[in-house]
Amino acid sequence: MTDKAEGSLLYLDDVSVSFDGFRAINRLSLVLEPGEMRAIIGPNGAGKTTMMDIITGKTRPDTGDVLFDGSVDLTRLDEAAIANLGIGRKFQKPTVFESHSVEDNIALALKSRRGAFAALFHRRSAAEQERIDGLLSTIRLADKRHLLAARLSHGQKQWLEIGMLLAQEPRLLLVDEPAAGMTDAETAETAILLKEIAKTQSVVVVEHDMTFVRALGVKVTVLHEGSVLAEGSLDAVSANPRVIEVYLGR
Ligand SMILES: Nc1ncnc2c1ncn2[C@@H]1O[C@H](COP(=O)(O)OP(=O)(O)OP(=O)(O)O)[C@@H](O)[C@H]1O
Repeated sequence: MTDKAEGSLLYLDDVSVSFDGFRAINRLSLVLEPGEMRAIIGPNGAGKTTMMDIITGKTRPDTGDVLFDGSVDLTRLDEAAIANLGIGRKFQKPTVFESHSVEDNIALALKSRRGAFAALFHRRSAAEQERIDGLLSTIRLADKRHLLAARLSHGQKQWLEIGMLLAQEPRLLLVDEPAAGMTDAETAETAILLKEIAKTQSVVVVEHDMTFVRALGVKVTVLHEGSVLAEGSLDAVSANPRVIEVYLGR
């Protein structure tokens, strides 16, 4: 372990993982500061998903350090323990409870020891209702609260799932291609939404949509063949000849 991780929220150093002899992640190092939002871009097969799998404990690295909060060794924890630490992950495909209302989806996701039945049928305290209302307004679905989740557009389902993750009060949110399949208007709104969220939570967003990444206006990490190819503002990495060659110029 290393002092360099001190003060960071997420610290990956010299991380490698191979599948059947193929190095999907190759000596990857990446540091996320508390309160930071970072965009991860890179060609297909660059290792973006595998990196998220390593952070969330789905995949164990062969070598390297993966530390949360400067000192918690994520390579020793299972997926449930990592989720409990406050690392939430949103996969590309929305997974909401389609046959429940928008509001009940949020209620189900709220931290509660009562279980699903109670979450839906017990009398909500004023504090719980206030929290639900706040989350619905954050995800732009306050006026859709009584609609069945099945009736939402694809983009709205993505927002609902983001709201369900926020209900669990994560410290770090990992978001995989949120803009995929969204309309232009939804994409623009999602960038604003994530920027709002990033005021209170750290966020890592994997995305291919450069208009969306530009709208986020955050530091960008370009992955290629399992390593960091470039890091900096979108303008800086876009002007990098290697990035143009392997990714943006194609
Ligand atoms: N469980 C696995 N077994 C074997 N190979 C794997 C496994 N997971 C990932 N890979 C390989 O590792 C490489 C990196 O894949 P990964 O899905 O992380 O890339 P990515 O950057 O997320 O790509 P995309 O943009 O297409 O989602 C790919 O060549 C992939 O085929």
